[in-house]
Amino acid sequence: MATLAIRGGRILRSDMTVTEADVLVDRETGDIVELGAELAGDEELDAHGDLVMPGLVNAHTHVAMTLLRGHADDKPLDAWLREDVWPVEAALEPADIEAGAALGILEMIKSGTTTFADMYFEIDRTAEVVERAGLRAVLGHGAIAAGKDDVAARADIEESVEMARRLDGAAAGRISTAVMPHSLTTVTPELLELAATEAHDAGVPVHYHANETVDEVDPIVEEHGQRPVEWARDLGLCTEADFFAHGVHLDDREIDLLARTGTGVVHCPASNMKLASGMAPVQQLLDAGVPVGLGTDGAASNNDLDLFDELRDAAMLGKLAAADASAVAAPDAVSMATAGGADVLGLNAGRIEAGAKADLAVIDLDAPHLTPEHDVVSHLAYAARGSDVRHTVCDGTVLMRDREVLTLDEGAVMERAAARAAGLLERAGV
Ligand SMILES: CSC[C@H]1O[C@@H](n2cnc3c(O)ncnc32)[C@H](O)[C@@H]1O
Ligand SMILES: [Zn+2]
Repeated sequence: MATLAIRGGRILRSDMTVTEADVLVDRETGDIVELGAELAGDEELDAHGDLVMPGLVNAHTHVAMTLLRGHADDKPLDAWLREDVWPVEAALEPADIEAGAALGILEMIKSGTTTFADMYFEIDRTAEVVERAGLRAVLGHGAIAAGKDDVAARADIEESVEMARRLDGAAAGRISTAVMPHSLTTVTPELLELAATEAHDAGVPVHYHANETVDEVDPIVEEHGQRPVEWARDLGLCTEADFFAHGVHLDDREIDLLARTGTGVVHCPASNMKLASGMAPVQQLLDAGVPVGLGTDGAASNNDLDLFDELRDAAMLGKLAAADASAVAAPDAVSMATAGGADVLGLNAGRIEAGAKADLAVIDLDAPHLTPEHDVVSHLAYAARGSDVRHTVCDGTVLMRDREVLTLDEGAVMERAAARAAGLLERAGV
């Protein structure tokens, strides 16, 4: 067994207690083997003075949208998509996806994210970058019927199914997949049903956007006489494996249904604030026992992929939404960003314990904004930043050591992404 030992630090356990311990990892299986004192490994990472925490889980993004960062700000969802985003996405080329994904993945490694779930186009190109960069990912081709005839819309869903079947288990198991119809309003009911049947037949989840804005909820209620989550359940989209992004506008019955089915919700607080979509009832979801993870959404509605921002936003916005300062307390926010996200994605990660995946972020606590240290969990939720991450480990492999990313050439990735972004906007004529 080839091993990696992370030595001299304190570890954050899933009950949010912090203890001194080294972490021994099997680099071949990518699993945590043992926690304890004075553990030696073939390779070692120094963590003296640091906190070793589970790698963060970005459970909903569109990673190649980094190319659109700052292109379209200050609009609500529908106008933003139709006027600014979709016209540019129509000009995307596979090389753009590769460049944008590399940029986003670089940003995530640097800020301690070890897993992301991605819905986008040309997913093969994203998968290639994931393979190279060493992260864990749940990937899916985003299928959308809006603007397409029936034949093209069906072909898009079929492409999503084909990709999910083909890529599941790629990158030595670091890639898993989902069938990803875009949303409950941009894909027809027949095709949503097909997506669910085919996904479950293939043994993968369905992932989609739901209950994001009032403008998206109202037409479903008017047309079908049901709330969107009830409608989704009847179409087969609410099994325990399935998960959707946003869940901003949910009523009590929908929350109860999600708790009973075990369907996951990915809370995207920054995107929901920026597009003025609303405040998700996160404390209510947690109280009901709904699995909740955190997501950045794409970089055009955030505008970064630093999950520490989401942690803080989730804790802050959760209090406003509940009109209760005790809502979405620091430990709950940290749990959502780690074990919660991993559970939503069906992964044995997000926890530092023997047998779990060795996906870890080592946080350098020696910084003015993290001093004094009354409560390290409070710091993670309210004060830490992505730039406090010193080492990132995924699947037992060190991806960043002492803030140097080992699997990607940082300068080259940034240069290429900037060039592709400029070319993309030029081709799109904006
Ligand atoms: C079909 S691939 C994914 C598709 O989703 C778009 N998108 C980005 N952010 C959001 C959001 O918050 N709600 C709905 N759709 C979103 C993205 O631009 C792609 O077109
Ligand atoms: Zn999204």
